[in-house]
Amino acid sequence: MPALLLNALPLAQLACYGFEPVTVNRPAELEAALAEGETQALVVYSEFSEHDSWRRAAETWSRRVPVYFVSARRDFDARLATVRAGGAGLLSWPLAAHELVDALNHGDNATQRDPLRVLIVEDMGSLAHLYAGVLADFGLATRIVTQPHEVPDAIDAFRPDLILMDMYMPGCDGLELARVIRQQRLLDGIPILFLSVEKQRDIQLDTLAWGVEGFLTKPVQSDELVMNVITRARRYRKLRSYIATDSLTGLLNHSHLYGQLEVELQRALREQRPLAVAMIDLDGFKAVNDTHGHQVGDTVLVTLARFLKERRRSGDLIGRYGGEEFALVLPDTDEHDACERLDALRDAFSSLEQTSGHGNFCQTFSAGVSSLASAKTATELVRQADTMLYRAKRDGRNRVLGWQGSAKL
Ligand SMILES: Nc1nc2c(ncn2[C@@H]2O[C@H](COP(=O)(O)OP(=O)(O)OP(=O)(O)O)[C@@H](O)[C@H]2O)c(=O)[nH]1
Repeated sequence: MPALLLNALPLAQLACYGFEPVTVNRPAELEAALAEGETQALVVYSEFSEHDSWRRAAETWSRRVPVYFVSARRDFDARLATVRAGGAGLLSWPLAAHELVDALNHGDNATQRDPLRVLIVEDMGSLAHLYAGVLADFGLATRIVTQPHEVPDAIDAFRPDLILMDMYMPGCDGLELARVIRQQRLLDGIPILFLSVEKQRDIQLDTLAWGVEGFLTKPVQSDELVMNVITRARRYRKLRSYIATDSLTGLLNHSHLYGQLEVELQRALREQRPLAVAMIDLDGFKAVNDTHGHQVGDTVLVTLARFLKERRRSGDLIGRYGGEEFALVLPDTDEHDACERLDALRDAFSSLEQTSGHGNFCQTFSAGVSSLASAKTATELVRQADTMLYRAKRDGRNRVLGWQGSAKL
């Protein structure tokens, strides 16, 4: 993970979130430090005084790298100074590491690692490819759909940040299709931009009233297309991540994990592929909080989240299901393989040393696993995995039990 450059902030905890913090003590050292490698962000403590050399240095560097200011000041002038210096954000002092991690995970850095995705719905293939080419030049990922009825599956598979849609298509017009998309609760907020030759004001207003984000009148200029798409897609991704993820761990929160499980389940049933669900719960976690303090407890939660993320296979979903309970959705995996994977994770995690001022310690977890072989609904999958988790706890903790084949492990 690329480095963060900090001016003497006590941020050793950042390392456990997967960042490589580098401390720079004087603005004059910045140039050399930035030249050393790919820097993800600059984190600068400032009081925003006239003579603050860090503030002036940040103004220079904000064109090259996102700059996050940290300050005890929260007044309007400090916020304005942040904007004028080109800052990506203003964080409060004392700085909580997870707040910074949140900002970094939701900021423009995130879109560099994971390009914005645009679903193009246009019955004229040549036009669709033209739009896709323009957007690809600006680093966006696109998928083209020419038939309206293919849109729901394409959304499930591609998870777009914006839908660019022709207003008039044979068989189903854009407004009808937009309303079909909006029927799904999780897609209620996705920006839909219409492409149309329609110039009639009353038709455009009617369309906007149905929650369509906006209109681009054909023929669309490239810069107009790119600007409209990028700003909206970026904003939606940011808002969605605030809503869909848990702020401490950055994992999917309960309701979004459950929503995604429903999507994966339907896909697995349709394609007759296996799917497994695992529920994980830290063992004796109350004692960790009681002995080492809540902050160490939080760090253990973040460490487990990071540990799971690092070992995630493509398509896996990871969520924080409750306080110290996590859930994994493993597509294309049957119960036996899921148990083996979970057991390997359990074993590796249990040997990690957790640091604490009251003496380092090792932390274990227990897990329960279920699969489509024994359950056909999301509720049933979760219930069976939870039952096995409960049994794993009862049998002594630090173990993985599957609904069908727990005896094998
Ligand atoms: N630090 C921290 N603790 C949390 C958080 N959410 C829940 N907890 C704690 O997790 C602990 C869970 O305790 P219990 O349900 O008794 O379970 P346990 O001690 O892990 O015991 P077993 O699950 O039976 O192994 C409680 O003390 C909660 O306060 C959190 O976000 N941070």
